[in-house]
Amino acid sequence: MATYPNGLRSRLVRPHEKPPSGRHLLGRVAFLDHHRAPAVRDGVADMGVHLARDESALVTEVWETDAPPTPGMYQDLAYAHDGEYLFCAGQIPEGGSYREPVREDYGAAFDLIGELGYPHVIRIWHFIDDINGANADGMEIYRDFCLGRAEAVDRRLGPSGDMPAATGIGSLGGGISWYLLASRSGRVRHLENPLQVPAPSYPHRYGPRPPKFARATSLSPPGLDGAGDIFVAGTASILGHETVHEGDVAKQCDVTLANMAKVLSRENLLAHGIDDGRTLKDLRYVKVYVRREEDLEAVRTACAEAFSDTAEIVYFTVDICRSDLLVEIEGIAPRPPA
Ligand SMILES: C=C(O[C@@H]1C=C(C(=O)O)C=C[C@H]1O)C(=O)O
Repeated sequence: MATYPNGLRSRLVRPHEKPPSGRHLLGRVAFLDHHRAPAVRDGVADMGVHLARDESALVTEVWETDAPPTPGMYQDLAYAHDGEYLFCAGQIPEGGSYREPVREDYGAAFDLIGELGYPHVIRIWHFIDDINGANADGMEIYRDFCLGRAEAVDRRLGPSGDMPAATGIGSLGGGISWYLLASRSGRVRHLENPLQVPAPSYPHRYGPRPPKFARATSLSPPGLDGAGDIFVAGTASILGHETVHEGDVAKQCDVTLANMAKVLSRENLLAHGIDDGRTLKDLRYVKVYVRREEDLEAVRTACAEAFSDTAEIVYFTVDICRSDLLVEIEGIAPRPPA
């Protein structure tokens, strides 16, 4: 059996930096000024997402692992797997309605997960063009997306099926780009935030079907049952199920950071049966999404204060799933070194 001394690790690589070496590349997502279809490129499962307005936001996220991965295509999905971890990326072209294509893509991903044997989904990201715009039937595109996702999850996992930490955020073009990570035998636990209603229980006023995701997911690699890597979902200024501090980016930032701190807190981890506690200073690979360009500086200042000097932080100017949200943040709190 393969050993996983370092496990699954991500890195954010800037254009001028050398790509990492020494470990195996499971997957690569480039945040670009155009989109690039999922494909196996130079032996690596790869996708480009149109998220960068200018050079400063050009960054490539790479997922590294311990064992040599096998890449491939499954229908239009690019994937790679190494015996313990699976990376899979898909892109749904721009269209008048996303409900059905989302259901189909999710269905294909569930099939792939089943066929290859990686049943524990760890994390999913979705980048949705014109997320607050209307589809051909006048429904908000984010709600249209949520409908397709909920139907796919119902079909495969049943109505109470557990979904992992996710991000559902705007993009600058290219329909919907999405990617996921899954594990074969690691221990995956999904966490909620006592300050927020679980997203799958949001009331109907936010759309016909609620978003299906957890506030965070903890992954303990095989053989290490204790504290895992904690993947914090895209988090915003929502208390209960309501957006708070409409129009005030500084206050929205404070609530967002407080929500993230709460999810990671010892009290919350213990409530989920995990004997551990983390803080915002433990977060790495932080992605910050800011709706309005003019708010970037204020958000940067708040994040520089909240996060560690050694955290890698990238900023994108994109729309957010509710039109009254101005900022959203996600990150990963890796398990402490053994
Ligand atoms: C900000 C929120 O939701 C956003 C949408 C998500 C989705 O639909 O997958 C996941 C996390 C966030 O990116 C929220 O509801 O708190």
